[in-house]
Amino acid sequence: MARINLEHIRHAYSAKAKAAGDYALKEVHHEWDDGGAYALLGPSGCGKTTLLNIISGLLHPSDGRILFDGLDVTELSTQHRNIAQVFQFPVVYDTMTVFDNLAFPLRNRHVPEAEVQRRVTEILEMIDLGGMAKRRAQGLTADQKQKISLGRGLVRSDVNAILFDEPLTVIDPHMKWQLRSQLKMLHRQSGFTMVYVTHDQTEALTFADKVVVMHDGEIVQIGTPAELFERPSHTFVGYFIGSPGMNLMPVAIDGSTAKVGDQSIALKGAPKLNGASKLELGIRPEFVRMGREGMPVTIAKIEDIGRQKIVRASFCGQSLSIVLGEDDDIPADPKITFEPDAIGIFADSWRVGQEG
Ligand SMILES: Nc1ncnc2c1ncn2[C@@H]1O[C@H](COP(=O)(O)OP(=O)(O)OP(=O)(O)O)[C@@H](O)[C@H]1O
Repeated sequence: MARINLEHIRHAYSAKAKAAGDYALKEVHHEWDDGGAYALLGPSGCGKTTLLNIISGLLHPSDGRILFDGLDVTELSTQHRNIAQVFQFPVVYDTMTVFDNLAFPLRNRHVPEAEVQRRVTEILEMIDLGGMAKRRAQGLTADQKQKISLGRGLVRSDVNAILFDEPLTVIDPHMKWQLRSQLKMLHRQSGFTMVYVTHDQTEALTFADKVVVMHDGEIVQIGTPAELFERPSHTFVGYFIGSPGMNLMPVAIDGSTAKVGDQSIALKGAPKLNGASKLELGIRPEFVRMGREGMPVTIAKIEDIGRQKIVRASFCGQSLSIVLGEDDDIPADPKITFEPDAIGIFADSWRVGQEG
């Protein structure tokens, strides 16, 4: 297991890159804890695989260094970085038994056979394939084969990190939740440093202690699921995390008052705007209160999603989503207020502080 330091890493696929926009990965400078479970989350093309490949050594960054436990591994090949990788599609030796598939990386490293038996048996139990140890991998379902790949990733006890690249893509939807929680448990039991790439927020939020949200080649926030929900640092995090995402609306700021259309909303303090050209107010649908007092809204649609209702409304000409409990009352002349602590002000897409 290792602590991972990404020191001023940047990557461009073209040697001629100059401007920030030429870089598939803009500057990344972070320390990831030994034993942490990190998810790289973001939409297609945001740079997740580029960053993962730099960590694994499949890609040499255009700039910067990568350190495992303080040791510079930038010039080392994947093999010499001592990491395990699980890819999107299962990599399984069909002619070998399930047991031998898992034993392969250990035997390859001349681990004593007694230790191989102990370790493989333990992992097979963890991934629920104990009963299939002697079966040949050929003919197994895609789910079972991917479990073998996961098991092979987890079987070595000496790896610096385990890297997962969208490992649940081929897994049947009903099995996904089961494997997701199993992986989380495996992380707790093993204490490995794990980096998990996904574009699925449920996968990221279930698996990770820390979610690394990427947008347009940049890490926009690293935080716990609660931090991303409660205090998104960037409008992209507000919009991407949560369902529905954060409401964002153009705002004018006058001291510690926010003005949306003809409505004035008191803030906790005066935001520091730093000469930004674009100002937005963000409020999550869960923190919009509805009642008979407050600012007027026009309701367009009410969606019943079981224990909650999503109200789609119009507020000062902006569309606004509101999440209510299934039994919450919707008055004939509905008014709204925003939970003061949950209001975020974003200047050129980044959250700014509100001085109290
Ligand atoms: N080998 C390559 N040559 C040139 N450009 C590339 C190459 N690989 C990726 N890119 C570009 O770099 C950017 C980041 O791609 P990357 O694959 O890292 O994103 P991603 O978030 O992993 O997306 P996905 O989920 O689709 O894999 C994209 O604009 C992509 O087109």
